[in-house]
Amino acid sequence: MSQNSAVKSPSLMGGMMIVAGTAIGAGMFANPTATAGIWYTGAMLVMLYTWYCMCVSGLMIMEVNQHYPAGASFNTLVKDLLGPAWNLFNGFAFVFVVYILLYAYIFVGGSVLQTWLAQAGITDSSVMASTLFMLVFALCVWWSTKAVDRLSTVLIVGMALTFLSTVTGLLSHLDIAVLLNQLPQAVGSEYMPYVWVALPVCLASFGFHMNVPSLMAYYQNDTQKVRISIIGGSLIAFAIYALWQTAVQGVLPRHEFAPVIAAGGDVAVLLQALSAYVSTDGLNETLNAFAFMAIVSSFLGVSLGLFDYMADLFKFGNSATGRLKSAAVTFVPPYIACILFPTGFVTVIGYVGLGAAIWTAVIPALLVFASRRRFPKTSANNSYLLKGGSVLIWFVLAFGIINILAQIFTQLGWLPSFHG
Ligand SMILES: N[C@@H](Cc1ccccc1)C(=O)O
Repeated sequence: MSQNSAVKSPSLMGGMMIVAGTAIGAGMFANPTATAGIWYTGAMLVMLYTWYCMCVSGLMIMEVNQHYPAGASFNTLVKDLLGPAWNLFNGFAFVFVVYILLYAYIFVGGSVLQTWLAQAGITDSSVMASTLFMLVFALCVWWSTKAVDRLSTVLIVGMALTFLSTVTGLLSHLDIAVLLNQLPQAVGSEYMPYVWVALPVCLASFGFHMNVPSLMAYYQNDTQKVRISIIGGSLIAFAIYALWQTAVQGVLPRHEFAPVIAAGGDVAVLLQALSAYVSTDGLNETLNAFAFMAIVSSFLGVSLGLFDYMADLFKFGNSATGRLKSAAVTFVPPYIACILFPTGFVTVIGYVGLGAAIWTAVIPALLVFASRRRFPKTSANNSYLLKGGSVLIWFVLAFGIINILAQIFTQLGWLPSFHG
């Protein structure tokens, strides 16, 4: 048995790709706009802080997970260690985040698709484009996990190619004065007050935590492999965001973000603003293609998670009709919300940050407190112990609470927001 699983043990690359693939998505397109206020240096510091806390909280979930049989879900851990009330709260926060993400993906995917459909002279309707986007990719999820798997592989290859060509293209237009905000318009700029708006959006972009229990199942509770997947995968995301941030904020001056912010951070508007600064048409096309593939790959990954969650919650079964019911509860609510309330993208990602802060930071910290009490150091299956003691746990807990408050206070209008 052990020999068999050793032979079949999935590669480390696979685990890192799962983490990076989930993390890299809509959040990435919201980051440059959400960090326009603090601008480049501030953005890099916020990203570093967020990456660190999110990576550590992923490791916390893993530390807790090792005390349970491989395959134990997030639900199992929360219910067993924190009780049914926390479990309900956690489930609610999870569904909330995934619904809002799907809403954002349909919104952004639809708007990129709309550009193409309009160019092809087919239609200019945003409702048609969003509907088409939702139907095609929801069909893949309904069809089978295998279909999603195949399509995801194609998308990752496509994303790598288009990302490299776009970023190198954009970086060739890089202007250090723009990057450091030293243009004449920037005189007297303030940065610090805008840090709060940036935090939850950045948190959302580093979310991957529903993957940790799946990775523990995948690697049969091998904490060393899961640890490398979490650290490596989140570092890949960090590297890609840093490049993207440099490419966007090094080309599009800070004051030029005004129309993008006014449009709620709409990705199509951001791409349009960028295209005014880069002369080649081809670049604009590859950028659109990259954005589209990144959105589709996250749409597939995230909706598969919710699809399985709903199937399990409502006991829908795996027949074609059972899957149709699961698909309906997964896709119809965010789709309808998207058609009825097509609002600001960055605000929506801020709400993802708010909900995700609960189960990617606060709950992992509480779980690890509880699990260290329940499973003392001497127990046999305690192979992994995150260093840093309670100080680190409090640090991550504070990170989660700061993010939650930042989003609530921003929405209440108590914190300054940058308008360009
Ligand atoms: N990081 C994902 C969103 C996400 C948030 C929270 C958990 C999982 C995924 C994105 O940017 O699209």
